[in-house]
Amino acid sequence: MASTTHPATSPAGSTQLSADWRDFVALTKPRVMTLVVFTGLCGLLAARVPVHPVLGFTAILCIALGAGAAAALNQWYEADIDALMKRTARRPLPAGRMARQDALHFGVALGAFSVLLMGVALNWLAAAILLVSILFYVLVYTVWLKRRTAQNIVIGGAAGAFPALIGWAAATGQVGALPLVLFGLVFMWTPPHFWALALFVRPDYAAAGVPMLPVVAGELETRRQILFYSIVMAAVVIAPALFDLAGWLYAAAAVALTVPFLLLAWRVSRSTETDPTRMAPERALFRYSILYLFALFGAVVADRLLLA
Ligand code: HEM
Ligand SMILES: CC(C)=CCC/C(C)=C/CC/C(C)=C/COP(=O)(O)OP(=O)(O)O
Repeated sequence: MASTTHPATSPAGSTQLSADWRDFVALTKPRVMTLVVFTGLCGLLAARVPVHPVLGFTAILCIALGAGAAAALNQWYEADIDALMKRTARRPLPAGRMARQDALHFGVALGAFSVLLMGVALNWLAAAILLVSILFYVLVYTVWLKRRTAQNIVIGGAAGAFPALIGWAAATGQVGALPLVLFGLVFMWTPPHFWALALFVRPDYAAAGVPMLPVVAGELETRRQILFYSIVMAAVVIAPALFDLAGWLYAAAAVALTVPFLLLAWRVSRSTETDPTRMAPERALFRYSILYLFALFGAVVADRLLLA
């Protein structure tokens, strides 16, 4: 989150470019990226091949830097709409603490460094998937789809599904069936995760003119779609257990974690609340979606390592 300790405007009211290191950290969206990095780490560990700790650390560092670079380039491109939304207005660019060019240079340099380091230290397959995920988030999601279609996050969400695949590829030099299922899982998880939030921050997106589903298709349709994607996600989640890609530990955790997810999605789908300040089930589903993915990926690794 953007720091608030150094004001964006002078006492006279003129804008100052007073970015410090905290603003560059904020530009990488560190809180969101913790889960991105965790899924990457789980992909690496689930591969169950020996990786030297220094190389393993380097791979995860590259995923973190690549994701951070993508986040910086996302903010470079959309400083205009970030300025119009309460949730994002205090970020370094819309708050006027950083020049747009600095964010662009930072993002490009960090992205290039992460991809090259991944290629040199690990392998070029992992580096190529990292590059694709950065380009997907920046070009496909941010530049192309976000302002054009309510399906923006369904397609663009693929960017956030790549890290498990990158972690696996970094360890093995290949992709495999399990990481492909994990990709599908995060891909299907993204719409309920994001639309739950979009329901209660809808006024923000409406004010900025971003065609998110609740703004364009309405709340009822968004609630229906949340339930639909949650059910498809549940089918993908159970697949590793059905197709012998995971053992009983994963199966038990998947059921125990997914039932509450579906119940929350069901509650959201039944709600008729239109006041964003009173959307408790939507907030609960959003919060739970994050906990859910952490726990589920933890279960994948525990299952693979403990039952090996
Ligand atoms: C296109 C796909 C996605 C969209 C549009 C999206 C959008 C958002 C938004 C708007 C927030 C609010 C937090 C903020 O203002 O910083 C958020 C929070 C969060 N997202 Fe997502 N998200 C997506 C995919 C993902 C993925 C793939 C992950 C990780 C695997 C993820 C992890 C998180 C986490 C951990 C938070 C909570 C951050 C906090 O505590 O402040 N998101 N997401
Ligand atoms: C390795 C790699 C490149 C990973 C990328 C991970 C990725 C795509 C995460 C998506 C999560 C995210 C911050 C979406 C925000 O959407 P937004 O930008 O519309 O949110 P905002 O309104 O907060 O800016």
